[in-house]
Amino acid sequence: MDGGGGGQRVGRLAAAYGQAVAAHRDAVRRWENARRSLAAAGPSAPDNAELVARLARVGADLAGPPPGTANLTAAPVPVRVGEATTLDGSFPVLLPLGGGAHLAIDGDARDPRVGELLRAVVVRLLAAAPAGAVRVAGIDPVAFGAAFLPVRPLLDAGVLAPAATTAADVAALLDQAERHARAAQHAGPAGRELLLLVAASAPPARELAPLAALTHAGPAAAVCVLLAGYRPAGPGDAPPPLGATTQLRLNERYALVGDPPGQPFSADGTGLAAPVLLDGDPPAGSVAALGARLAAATRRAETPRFTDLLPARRWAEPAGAGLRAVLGRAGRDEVTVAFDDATPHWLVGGRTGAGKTVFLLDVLYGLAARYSPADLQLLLLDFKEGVSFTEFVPTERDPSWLPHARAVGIESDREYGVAVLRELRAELTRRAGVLKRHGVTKLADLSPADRPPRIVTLVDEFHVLFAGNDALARQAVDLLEELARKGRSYGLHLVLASQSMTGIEALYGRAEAIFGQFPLRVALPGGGGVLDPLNDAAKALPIGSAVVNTAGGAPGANTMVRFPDAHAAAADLATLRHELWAARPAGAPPPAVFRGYETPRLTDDPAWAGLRPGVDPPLALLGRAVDVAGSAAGFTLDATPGRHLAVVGTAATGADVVRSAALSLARQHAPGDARFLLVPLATGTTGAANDLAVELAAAGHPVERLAAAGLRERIAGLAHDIAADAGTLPGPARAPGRTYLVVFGMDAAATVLGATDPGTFRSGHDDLRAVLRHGPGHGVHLLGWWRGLRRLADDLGGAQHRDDTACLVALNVPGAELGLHLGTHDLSYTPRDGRALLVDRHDHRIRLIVPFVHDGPERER
Ligand SMILES: Nc1ncnc2c1ncn2[C@@H]1O[C@H](COP(=O)(O)OP(=O)(O)OP(=O)(O)O)[C@@H](O)[C@H]1O
Repeated sequence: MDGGGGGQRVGRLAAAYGQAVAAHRDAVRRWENARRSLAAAGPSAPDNAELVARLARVGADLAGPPPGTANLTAAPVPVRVGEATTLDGSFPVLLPLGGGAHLAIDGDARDPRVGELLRAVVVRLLAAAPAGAVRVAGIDPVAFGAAFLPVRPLLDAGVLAPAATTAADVAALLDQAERHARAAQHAGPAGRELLLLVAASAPPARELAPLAALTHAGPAAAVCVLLAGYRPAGPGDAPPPLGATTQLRLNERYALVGDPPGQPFSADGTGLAAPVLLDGDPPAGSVAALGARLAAATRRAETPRFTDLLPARRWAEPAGAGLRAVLGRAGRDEVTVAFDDATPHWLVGGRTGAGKTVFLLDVLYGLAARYSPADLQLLLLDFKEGVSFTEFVPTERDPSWLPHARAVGIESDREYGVAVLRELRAELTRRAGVLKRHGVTKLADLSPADRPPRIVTLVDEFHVLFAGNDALARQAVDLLEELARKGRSYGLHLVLASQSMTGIEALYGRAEAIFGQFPLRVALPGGGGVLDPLNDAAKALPIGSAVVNTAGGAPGANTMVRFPDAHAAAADLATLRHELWAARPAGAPPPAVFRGYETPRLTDDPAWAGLRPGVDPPLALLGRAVDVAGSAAGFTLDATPGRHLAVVGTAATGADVVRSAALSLARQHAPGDARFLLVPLATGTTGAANDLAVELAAAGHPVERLAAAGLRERIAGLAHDIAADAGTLPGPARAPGRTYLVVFGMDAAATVLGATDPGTFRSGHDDLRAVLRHGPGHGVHLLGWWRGLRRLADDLGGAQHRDDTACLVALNVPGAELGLHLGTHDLSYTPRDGRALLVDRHDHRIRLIVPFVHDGPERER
């Protein structure tokens, strides 16, 4: 509504601000002129009183310059240090500081006047410059930093570093200052930040020389030194001389001010001929207000944005020696980490809600923007419930995907995790062959044309892999150890993230072997477990920050990083993803996706579409394998004795599995080539059998419905036909084509099958066993669902006949019971909804599958 009025107000404010700046400049000029006149006239000149009055007047104008305007690296600015007292009155004393000009005091901060003056000058310099243009570092070996306690708000604001108090601290700080000076000399004037080095007491003699050297470095070094405790003519060795420095000497009450560099008070080098009463501490309220203003600015300046992580050009960086990613900022500096020889694998810790997903998204998008899919591929594995990686895969709402993503597991099963690790190990073996052929030992040594992409495998909540403490967990540990050890040379990198490291440490005593290969540690809030127990740097971390450590978590190698909130930048992420997707290589497939919560349907599966009549032996499709490709899984029903399907377990999915088998087999026969005998015995399966009958008939196959008694008879008939077909019994040969006996609840026929025929003395079980053994050779297969393993074993006639139904689908059967039935001692199977174990007793393959579910009318209740 009042946008125009607001605009005018801003305009007026800007004009007033401009006037204030100009007035201040003018006041500085007038003060300078008056000071020069005073210097020229000498202390006893007759018009001193007038000059002093002028200085006082102009000095008063200078008391309140518009804050935040001074450029302290371009030229010195006048900074008030106290008041000169003359017989004719007093006037403020301003000394040039910044812009290559410095200050030294002979006393140190044990004299309260020195501490107060230093603090006053620090506050004035900070207030004069724009926020973020000055950084202060304190040195105080004598009083252990006590001189800086009254300006604590500046420390909290992040503009004042904790004081260096030991010789080592001081040496490190001066190293840092030298680097700062060198960098500033190379940087343009616009980008320079002033480093204000404040020594509240003189550093040890060895450290004094580099500090003194900084005073000779000129304005381009962007350093200003305030050095207390400096006695140019004291006893003992003369200290190193200072350059461009105003010197103050203290007596009982006053300070004597030497000539400022380039702007002397005196003609003879004796300095200001009037004693100066130094200024005291700035009011605590002003310090607090300044701290608050600077803190807000620091936060703004140090909060990285998502776009800061991205390179200027997409897919332009070479991946030969490794991959780099910008994580965020430490202070104002960008923090870059790598997947390379030094840090091949990363370990990331952070409690739930600590920003782990955000951090990982930052890293993944940063890498994907920097490297092309020819140089980088991603395997993303998430064990928790949630949507962490869903944005990388196509959905109905957004068909884009991240072209680097090869496989994405969402709410993954442990078996899927192990399948991914196995796939990686196969890749490792393949790459070993490639390197050998080229006569090199590292991926980095291959020429770009021969170099396969680096693969980053990210496992979120990886501790789930080891949760069972079972055979699967042991496989996971073995695979991880091998990949962690050898991956470095082959361009295979791991990022393991977890909310908790407790329980993982043991890892069958192999934790050291595995995690020793993870030099890069990232501790988010609550994730200190990834650091050394003696390293408590991650304590009390705020959200949005992390401790990054490249020395396996050892104390002293920490960098505190702030990273951007990828959730808050969802639009930027989506734009980038679409941009990368649009640039994907022609024909690049979307990632293979495993969604743990999904219930696949037979008729949606690509394998279903590929089924044609005439396939021999036909394949019974039952579900989707829990593997990286998500391929369809089932059994071929060939002529080998025992090629029958036994589905076991009380779960209602049993009916779906039998149905999938029947429908997929039917699709591989021309009409009239196969007949189906449907026997719904379990309660609630009549509807399923009816539906199936309708679908089979619609496909042109003869279908017959039977009850228990009919089943008994038909099994006897089939046994007889098979025998006749084989020539062991008289009678006509069996009709050509296949017969599928489809039984829903085979266990319900136990009583009928158990009865013996008074004429032939054969029981239904005898006939069943004959059919199981000889049926496949004569085109007869049983597709049966038993609700219990014991019933199946009884029907087969004991453990020695287990192979008579070679194709087993275990639903909710306890792992131990199943292990016994199969004679396998280390079977790791935990029955759960929507999963089944596929066991082929002929080729000894055991696979976890997600069974296809019925996509037809509602199941009968
Ligand atoms: N850099 C950041 N700056 C500001 N807020 C952040 C930052 N990183 C994360 N957050 C916020 O913290 C919250 C939790 O983040 P995130 O979903 O990444 O946590 P998580 O550790 O993955 O949690 P969980 O494991 O429970 O899924 C989010 O609301 C997110 O916006």
